[in-house]
Amino acid sequence: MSRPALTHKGTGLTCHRKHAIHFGAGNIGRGFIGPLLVRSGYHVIFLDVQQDIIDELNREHHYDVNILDLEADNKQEVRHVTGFHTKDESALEAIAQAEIITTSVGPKILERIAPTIAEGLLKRRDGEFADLDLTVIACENMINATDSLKGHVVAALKARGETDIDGLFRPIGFANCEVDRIIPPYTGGNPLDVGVEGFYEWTVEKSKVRPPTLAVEGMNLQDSLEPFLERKLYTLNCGHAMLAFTGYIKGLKTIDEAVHDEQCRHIAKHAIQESGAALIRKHGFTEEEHREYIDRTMTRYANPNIKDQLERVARNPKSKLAPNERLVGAANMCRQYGLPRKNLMKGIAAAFHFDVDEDEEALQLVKLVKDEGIETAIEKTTEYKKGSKEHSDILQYYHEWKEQTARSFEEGV
Ligand SMILES: NC(=O)c1ccc[n+]([C@@H]2O[C@H](COP(=O)([O-])OP(=O)(O)OC[C@H]3O[C@@H](n4cnc5c(N)ncnc54)[C@H](O)[C@@H]3O)[C@@H](O)[C@H]2O)c1
Ligand SMILES: O=P(O)(O)OC[C@@H](O)[C@@H](O)[C@H](O)[C@H](O)CO
Repeated sequence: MSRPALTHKGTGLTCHRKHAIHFGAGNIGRGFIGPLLVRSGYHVIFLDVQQDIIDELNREHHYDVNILDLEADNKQEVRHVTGFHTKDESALEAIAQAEIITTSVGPKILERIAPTIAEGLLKRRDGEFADLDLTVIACENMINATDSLKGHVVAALKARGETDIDGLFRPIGFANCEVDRIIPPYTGGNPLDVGVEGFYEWTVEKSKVRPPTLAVEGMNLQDSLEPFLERKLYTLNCGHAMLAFTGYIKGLKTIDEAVHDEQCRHIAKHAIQESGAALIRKHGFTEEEHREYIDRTMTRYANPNIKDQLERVARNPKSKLAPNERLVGAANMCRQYGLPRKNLMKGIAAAFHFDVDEDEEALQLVKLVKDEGIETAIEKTTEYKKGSKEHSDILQYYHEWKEQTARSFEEGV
C-alpha cells in the first residue's frame, strides 16, 4: 500500500515516514512515547488542545530530550514531529492514515478524545487505508486504560448511529500497557524541550498489537501485562504518592526533599515493602528481584536533578484514593493475603490533608471533609465502611497527622 506524503500545514514540508498519532504533547508524549516512535521510523503527529505547543511544534519540527541522570549530561534530539489541534480537520485525516495511535492525556481526558478517534476511524474506513493494521495504546497511569478508551470510542460511535463497530474494529488492536518514566515539567531550553530520568519501561499486551510483528524500540511486548501494571502502580506510584502526601503535611516542596526526610522516607519505603509482600505472593516475583525493584525505585525518587513538585505527584487526590488505585488498591491486595498494611494506611490518611487551591480534586476533597465530616469522606472515597478496621485505622492516622501538624505549627517548624 503506497502511503501519501503528509504535508505540514504552514511550512509545506512533506514527509513519507509511517504515521503515528500521539494524543497529548505533554511530558510523557514529548519525553517518552513520542521519541521512541520517532526512533522506530515514525513521523509523530501530536494532537493536543494547547495551541502554543502545536504552533511551536510546527515552527521547529524538533526539540531536545535532556536525560537528567547523575552520571551523564545527555541530550537526544527528536525530529520528525508535527502538531495538530484535536478539533482540526487535519487531525481526522491523520488518524485515517495512522499505523499506531498512542495517548498520554490523563485518565479523565480519555472520554474527551474518544469522539475525535471515532470520527477519524470512520474517515479511515471510507478511505484507502481501510484495511491497514492499527494499534491503539493508552499510555496512562491507570489499570487497563486502553480498554477504558475503547469503551469511550464505542460509545462515541454508537452516538453517531454506527451499527457495524465489529467491522470497523477488524484491523484494529486495542492494547493495554504499563508506562514508567518520571518526567516533571521542565523549564530549561526552548518550550518544547523536556527533562527526563534515564530509566524507562513500557510494557504492552502482546496479543493485542496489530500487526503481530509490530516493533517499536523500547516497547516490551508481554503475554501477561497484569504483573507489570500492578508492580508499577503499587510500588513506584504508591511510594511516590506516599512521599507527596506526607511531604506536603511537613511543608516540603519536592520528592527528593521528601525522600530525605526520615519520617516520609520511612513510611513510603515500608508501604512499598507492604505492597511488595502482596505482589510477591500474587505474581510470583522472587524476594530478591522485588527487593532490587524497590531499591531502584527509592533511588529514582532521590534523583537530585529531577525537581519533581509534590503538587504534581499528589495531583487529583480523590482519584488516587479510589479502591483500585495506587494506595487503597495496594492495601486491598495486602488484605487479600492477610498481610500488614499499617504504613499504607498512614499514607491514605495523609491524602485527606492535601489542600492545594490549584487542584480541583483537592478542593473537592477538602469540601467533602468540611461538609460531611472525615468519617463520611473516608467512606465515600476509599469505599471502606464506617466501623471497619481499615476505616478506623485511617481515621486514627488522620487525627495523628492533624496533631503532628498542630505541634509543628506551635513549635514554628
Ligand atoms: N509525567 C510522568 O512522570 C508520567 C509517567 C508515567 C505516566 N504518566 C501518565 O501519563 C499521562 C500524562 O501525564 P503527563 O505528565 O504527560 O501530563 P501533561 O499534563 O504533561 O500532558 C498532558 C497533555 O495532554 C493534553 N491534553 C489535555 N486535554 C487534551 C485533549 N482533550 N486532547 C488532546 N490533548 C489534551 C495537555 O494539553 C497536555 O499537553 C497521565 O495519565 C500520567 O499519569 C505520567
Ligand atoms: O501521573 P499521576 O498523577 O498518575 O502520578 C504522579 C506520578 O506518580 C507519576 O506521574 C510518575 O511520575 C510516573 O508514573 C512515573 O512513571
